[in-house]
Amino acid sequence: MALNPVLGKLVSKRVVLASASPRRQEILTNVGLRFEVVPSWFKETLEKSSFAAPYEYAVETAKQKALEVANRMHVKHLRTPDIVIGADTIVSVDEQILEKPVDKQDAYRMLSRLSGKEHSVFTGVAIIHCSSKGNQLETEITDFYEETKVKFSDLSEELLWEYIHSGEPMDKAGGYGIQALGGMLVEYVHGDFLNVVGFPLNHFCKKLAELYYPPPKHTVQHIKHDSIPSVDTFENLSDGESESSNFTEHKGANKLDSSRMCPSRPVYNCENSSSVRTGFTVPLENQNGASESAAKLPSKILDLMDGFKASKALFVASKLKMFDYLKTKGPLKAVDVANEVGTSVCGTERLLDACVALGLLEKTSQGYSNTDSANTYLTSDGEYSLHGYIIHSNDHLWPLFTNLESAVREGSRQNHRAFGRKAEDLFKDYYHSQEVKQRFMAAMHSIAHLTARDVATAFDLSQFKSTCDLGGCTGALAHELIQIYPNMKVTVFDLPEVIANISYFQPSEQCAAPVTFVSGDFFKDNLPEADLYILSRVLHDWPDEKIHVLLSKISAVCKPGSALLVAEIVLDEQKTHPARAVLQSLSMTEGKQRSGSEYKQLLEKYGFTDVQIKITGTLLDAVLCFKKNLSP
Ligand SMILES: Cc1cn([C@@H]2O[C@H](COP(=O)(O)OP(=O)(O)OP(=O)(O)O)[C@@H](O)[C@H]2O)c(=O)[nH]c1=O
Repeated sequence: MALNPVLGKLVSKRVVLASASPRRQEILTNVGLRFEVVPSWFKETLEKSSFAAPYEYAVETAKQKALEVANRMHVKHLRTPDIVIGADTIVSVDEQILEKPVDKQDAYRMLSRLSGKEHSVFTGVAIIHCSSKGNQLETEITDFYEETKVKFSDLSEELLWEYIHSGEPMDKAGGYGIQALGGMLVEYVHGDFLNVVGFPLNHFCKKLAELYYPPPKHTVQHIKHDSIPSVDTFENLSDGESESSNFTEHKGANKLDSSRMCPSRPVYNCENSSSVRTGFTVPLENQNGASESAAKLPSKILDLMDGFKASKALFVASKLKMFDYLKTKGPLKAVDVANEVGTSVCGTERLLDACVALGLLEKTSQGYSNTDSANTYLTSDGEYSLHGYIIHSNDHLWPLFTNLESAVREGSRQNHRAFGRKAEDLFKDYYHSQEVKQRFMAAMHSIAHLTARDVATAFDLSQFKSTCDLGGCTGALAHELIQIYPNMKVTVFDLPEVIANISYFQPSEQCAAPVTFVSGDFFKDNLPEADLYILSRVLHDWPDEKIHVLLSKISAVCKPGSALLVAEIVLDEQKTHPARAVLQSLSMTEGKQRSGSEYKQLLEKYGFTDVQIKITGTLLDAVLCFKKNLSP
């Protein structure tokens, strides 16, 4: 992809988006950026009158949001991110700053102000590079803002109230969402549309380009328009960690962006990159030798056609523990890997090359070695090892999905075809076979460990003194909760067969307080007492009758004011996104994935109120709700 060399600079870095805005998460996810979401707890209460211009307020708020997260992660989570991104969007009209409306009347006040007029939308962005020196957090801050002008039509009272009652205005600056119903109110937009939606992607990419590829003097050209370097420019940028591309060498950080005052600022461009493409070009060879026939190939479809080959290559390399060997002994030649693993040399070489093509391995004259991601995620002892889940995908999900056609025709699970046994009997295997049990637990542990931080920080849970993670398996989430909330008492409640096998998965380093493991069946047995119950990746697996039993029990044991945290992938209201949830449904378990409003409805049915939903933008979203106070 054209922008890869810029965003690619962030691939090996721990990037954190300090924002709860689902729009920001979507904009950045859509361009392939991998990041964690840690919403900021900074209260947007800076004194507006102390800023000379509205954009200064947005920039400062963005900076404070990002700094709060950087500090919290450094101190509380003992984990310093490499980069934290914060943003703040405001609407400015008649010298006034409008943020998110506090209620419908406030939304009415805002929207009637905007009616028939032009206003400005400013998004301030802060990019904070963090490092840890001794125990101190060091930061380098780059900030900028983008302005877009938007004009509204005259809005009738009726239209205004209809729009307000849709609920859309409430979590949006100025009380409207240009990307949805609010788009109907807009006569024109001058500037970056995504800036209005919440994140000025174009300016962000330019900033990254400036930070990571500062212009070598001899290639600086003055060009008329302030633009992102063309596709070819990016392709030609060296991706090596040259001195000049090292962020800390760049001295432009920490100042308000002066380029805002200078629309024709110099943009560096490589001399050979000014080719203009027309619609019907002969395929061009890019630097990697890949054929680029200018958007004419249905690349998404071609990728999907090949997707199964890529998955299987990853599964087999994982199953053969190639990433483990390469971590301890790499770089290795194909013949050495084949000897270690006991496979054919020609087959091994092809598989290793495929892994290089997929970006999982690197190949040099010394042989093959792991990428940083492979070390972290693919080795069986990696910090966030997904090895267990990959093996589960290969051994369990793959055979089920090869029978997808029958599943769709018959509308049922395909365990009998895939494994020659019915689902219920397979569940018995789970009880009897130590190997199957360990494999399943390793798979659950992989995902729970990887998602634990997102689930634990989706909401501020510091008010809860005791928490019970129902079906918490190996305690991955429980340990994370204790790291983040050291005063919390955390219990994991799971089946006796599970609890009997947890020792292998316990962290080696000592936690602030130990996790308590309690055996039991959450459908039948009494639940431990707690202020907060957690159901992480549980509800989507069970049919309605079972969910009824479980939620009734939790509701009965919850005291007023206690809470329930559900961690699941929350579908959009059309129930077609995110794709990974919709694809997971194809395995035809008796459970189902739900949208935000479905979770709200379900939880309210069992006496929970104040249902809050956090779309984290990562693997799991979170829903927090409280047991109703008894009426006086
Ligand atoms: C004008 C406009 C705004 N927004 C949203 O308004 C929120 C602004 O609030 P914020 O304080 O900048 O962000 P937040 O949502 O509170 O998240 P956080 O970064 O955690 O403070 C962001 O969501 C934006 O997308 C839209 O979705 N569409 C629009 O047309």
